[in-house]
Amino acid sequence: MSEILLGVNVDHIATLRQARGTTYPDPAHAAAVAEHAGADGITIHLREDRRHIQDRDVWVMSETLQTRMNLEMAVTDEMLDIACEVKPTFCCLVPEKREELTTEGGLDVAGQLDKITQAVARLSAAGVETSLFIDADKAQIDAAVATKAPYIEIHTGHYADAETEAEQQAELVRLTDGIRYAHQQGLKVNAGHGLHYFNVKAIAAIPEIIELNIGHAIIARAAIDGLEKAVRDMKQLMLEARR
Ligand SMILES: CC(=O)[C@@H](O)[C@H](O)COP(=O)(O)O
Ligand SMILES: NCC(=O)COP(=O)(O)O
Repeated sequence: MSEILLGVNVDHIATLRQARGTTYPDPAHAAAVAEHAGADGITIHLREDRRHIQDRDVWVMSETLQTRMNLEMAVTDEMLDIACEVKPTFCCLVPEKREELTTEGGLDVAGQLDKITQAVARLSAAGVETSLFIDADKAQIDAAVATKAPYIEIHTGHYADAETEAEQQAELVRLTDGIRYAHQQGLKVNAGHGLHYFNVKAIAAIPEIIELNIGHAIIARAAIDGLEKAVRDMKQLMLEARR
């Protein structure tokens, strides 16, 4: 079975920094440690409200990353301008609401097809590969195909937030079916949101998934075990799931 890749999201290193307005901890430093520990890529979410990752972090990491940057952002002119200037390897278009604690669902591609298609074309012209952060929903997957985005990232938040074993199992079936369908349509499929050390293996075992983007759980574990071990342990679980 194919290898699965780990994208480490360092947003919440920046959350710790912003809590006191200090210059530390630096997400760029954390990214270097994560890469040294085996991360295949680094994900950062430049939110419109700059609650954690700052523009400076994006520019610094565009120079310092040894793997590759996956820049998450809302579909706005401001963010598209930044992405076309920074030219990350990947750009993942995500929904954003100012009042949300974290991303609450997938991007509604079907409901704004022209806008997303134009964004994908603009990013592609700048040499950036676009991923669309969507729910495992056939209509959204079909819409993603229509935009000509090469990648999607399937939102695993409902699976992660499931309150019962039965609900989580039903979500896993929905994700598995959606990911298989998307792969059959020619999309390259990543996944992420809310994954942690006790729920990741079932998702990592889905053979069509190329990469998992994981942040909060790794950074939380790093507070106890250190970032290098937190990254290594997560990668190990993912590789075990593929054996
Ligand atoms: C899109 C997604 O699921 C996350 O990568 C996103 O970064 C969550 O937002 P916060 O990092 O602000 O929690
Ligand atoms: N796109 C998902 C991501 O980058 C990390 O999400 P989380 O693990 O912080 O929930």
